[in-house]
Amino acid sequence: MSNQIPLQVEQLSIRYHHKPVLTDVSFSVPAGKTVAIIGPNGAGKSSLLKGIMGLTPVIQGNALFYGKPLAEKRLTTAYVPQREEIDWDFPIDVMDVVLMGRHGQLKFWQRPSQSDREIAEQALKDLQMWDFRERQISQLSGGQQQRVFLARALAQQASLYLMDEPFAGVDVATEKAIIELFKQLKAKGNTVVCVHHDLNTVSEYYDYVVLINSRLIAAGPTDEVLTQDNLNKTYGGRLSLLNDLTEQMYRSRLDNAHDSD
Ligand SMILES: Nc1ncnc2c1ncn2[C@@H]1O[C@H](COP(=O)(O)OP(=O)(O)OP(=O)(O)O)[C@@H](O)[C@H]1O
Repeated sequence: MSNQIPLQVEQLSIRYHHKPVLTDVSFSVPAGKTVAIIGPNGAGKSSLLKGIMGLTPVIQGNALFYGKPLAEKRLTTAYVPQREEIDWDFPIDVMDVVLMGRHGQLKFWQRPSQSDREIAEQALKDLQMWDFRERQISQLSGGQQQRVFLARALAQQASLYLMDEPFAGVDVATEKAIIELFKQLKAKGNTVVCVHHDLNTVSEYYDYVVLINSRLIAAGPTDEVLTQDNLNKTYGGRLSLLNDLTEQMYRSRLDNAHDSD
């Protein structure tokens, strides 16, 4: 029987120039869920995703994708980097960016087929970016750029999606589009793992959380793991801000509960 765990991280450690950034991090995430990786600035969240994707060297440990190394699961694993890491001046239009999501499925001599184009078209429509398909990516707003890269990941038709801060700096419409995308992916049994910054929205958007601060603090279902004690351990000295945030968070959770009564 094939392994049903989409992502299993085992004793992963990363160092930059001899400085430890992540030490001995192990956790696994369940299938068909949204998962937030949270922690303070510099905690190693982006490095964790990059280490998992083989984009930065790891000094120890590894990641398994449905029980297999990345090399065997690259086609079904989509990665959306932080927006700042992309060269937005690169001369390419929106449709061609999204078609890049299909390239993993093609042999090097093949051009995208009609079916690849239809998949890209649907991904652009799902993210309300179809009307922009001929626009150069340099001529898009930040939220539109984010949607294009999400459409590219969607066109890949992966089963595991790793996204580095997809909500960073986006407008309300894009935030809603991303939430819809999460629902759509989950409905198909796919798993979404995101670095996330806004503590206020964690419990609303994610089923599962991984708390990181150079080491793993906790991982598990949001209701069980997102406790004041774990947040204190994760964010250390930034408690006054944190208390405000957690208070807001619990208030919003209560409001949501009342709304659904
Ligand atoms: N390529 C690199 N070379 C050297 N140091 C790096 C590199 N990338 C990240 N770092 C350092 O590693 C640490 C962790 O960075 P990382 O970006 O993984 O943290 P993060 O939790 O994603 O932070 P943020 O919330 O600010 O995005 C930081 O101290 C950062 O300065």
